[in-house]
Amino acid sequence: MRKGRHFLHTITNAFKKSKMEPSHRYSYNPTLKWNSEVEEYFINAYGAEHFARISQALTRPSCYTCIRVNTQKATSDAVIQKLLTILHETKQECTSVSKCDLPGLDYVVFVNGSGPHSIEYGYNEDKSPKEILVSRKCAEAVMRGAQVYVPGVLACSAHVEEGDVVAVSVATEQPNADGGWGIGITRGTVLQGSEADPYHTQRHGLYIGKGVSMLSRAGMFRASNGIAVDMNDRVFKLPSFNELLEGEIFLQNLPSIITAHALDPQPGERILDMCAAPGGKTTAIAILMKDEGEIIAVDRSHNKVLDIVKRAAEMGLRCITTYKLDALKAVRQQRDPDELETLINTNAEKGSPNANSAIISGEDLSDNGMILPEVAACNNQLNNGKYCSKADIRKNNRRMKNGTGRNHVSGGRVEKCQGFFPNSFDRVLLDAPCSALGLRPRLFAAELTMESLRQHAKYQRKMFNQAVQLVRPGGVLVYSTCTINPGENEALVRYALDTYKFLSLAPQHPRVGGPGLVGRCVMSDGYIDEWLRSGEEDLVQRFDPSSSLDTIGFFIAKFDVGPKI
Ligand SMILES: C[S@@+](CC[C@H](N)C(=O)[O-])C[C@H]1O[C@@H](n2cnc3c(N)ncnc32)[C@H](O)[C@@H]1O
Repeated sequence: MRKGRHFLHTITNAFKKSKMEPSHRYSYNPTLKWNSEVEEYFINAYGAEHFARISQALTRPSCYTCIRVNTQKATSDAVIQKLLTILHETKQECTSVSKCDLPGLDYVVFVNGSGPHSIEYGYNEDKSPKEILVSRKCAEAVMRGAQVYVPGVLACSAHVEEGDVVAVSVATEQPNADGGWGIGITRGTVLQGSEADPYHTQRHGLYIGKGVSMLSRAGMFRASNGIAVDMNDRVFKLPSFNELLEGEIFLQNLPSIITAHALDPQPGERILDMCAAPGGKTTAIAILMKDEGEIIAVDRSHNKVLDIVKRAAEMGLRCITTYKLDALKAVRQQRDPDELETLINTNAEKGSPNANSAIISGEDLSDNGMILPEVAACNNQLNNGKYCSKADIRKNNRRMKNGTGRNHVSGGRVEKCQGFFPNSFDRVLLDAPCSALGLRPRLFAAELTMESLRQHAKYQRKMFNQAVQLVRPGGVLVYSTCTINPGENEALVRYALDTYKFLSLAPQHPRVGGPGLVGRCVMSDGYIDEWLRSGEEDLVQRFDPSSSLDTIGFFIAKFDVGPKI
């Protein structure tokens, strides 16, 4: 059983014991299934033993809850007191609550849980307990502390009544007859008990706890929402604080918090968060900037942009401006100076000179071609005084200091923006969409093929090509992913350094993750993945889910941007 964050040795022992034990306690011991080519690639990258450890770690949640305190609204000490009260009142087990002891990170609080616990489900030679089978997504949420909700229930024993104690297990994909994968169970299937149930043996190692059924079997398949099972004995006991202390705390993985520090944002700067939703890193950056300056947070998904707006409002952060934008089209072409002058003169004649700085920075025009009335933040062109009055500059400086923030949302509608001119930002964060092969827990990975991993890498390079243009010379670009795939991590860094000679890897503070992978990989189809060169490995941070830090798998690279010649 694991407790806290420093228990690698204990985990290894628990793995050895995990089988159906003679006492009929079922231990949690799933095997993560991989596509064979992907598995071969990862074994090549990590070595077989290390990859096996990573693979096992991915099937488990981190054994602690990581909480970022919104220092604009609360202190860590006050939050710790409130958390202890909540834990006491809600009778949640936890082993300790403590502040992170890394320099500058004492606003991060860890609440330690424990697991995996082996549980007595009541199976014996002639008796099976009542059982509920849930979907993989549902089980992954339950392991992070959620209840079992009705839509997640796939199958159930006959005669389950409200109030019955039920064992909860998860259906994972198995090989099917046509060479693909399927769970082989249709919603509403009656589970037959250990002897008669053809799927029973597949569920060894896949029990995630037990609880009290809140509905009868019929009710469970009739209802469309609500709690199906109130979990009271879990394989992983992780404290849950969902929707508590709203605005004061934010549940966030440690590597994500470290990413905001690696960017090293300074009050008063102009920052672009290119793939920002739901706004975890955006709000972390805003707090590091003491809410002074401007963060432009964009995402291509309309609803997700609304999530950023909601989160920023909850946290009382005013320096965040949101837009819906496809990061692949984030760079706007420079305007012809004559065209620009004409536009500026037209605005002055129309009595809307404020629109000028927005025109200049490139974030002015919504889809209907209207010029937004507010002043946009400054960029190089604005600062060089060529196109704007001193009044504009003074006004802009005031705005940068006060961080008025604008969220282009009215009546649930999110404003689009047409991108930004090159060199518009002091710092850019590209927290790229990725294969997410670092997220935990994960119970199935075989849907990811080498082809799909390569598609992710291609997409990320295209985004990087945009990001690199938007940072001003002398600025900083941070690239991060939540995947263990070197093709999306070290190979991206290699591409970046080889393509843009004005980029160099920069040291990161704090340094918590391990080194990156050095070398290359030649695949059997001739595909070559080039990773880091010797000397570069300690300039990136790679978070290994099987390490004693017990984080998600994550990768951070920080680039200094030199003169672009
Ligand atoms: C890894 S998540 C970002 C998480 C976020 N940075 C945080 O810390 O909360 C990747 C995000 O990229 C967005 N995304 C994917 N493709 C995009 C594109 N072409 N342009 C902008 N955003 C995109 C997705 O909608 C998703 O919200």
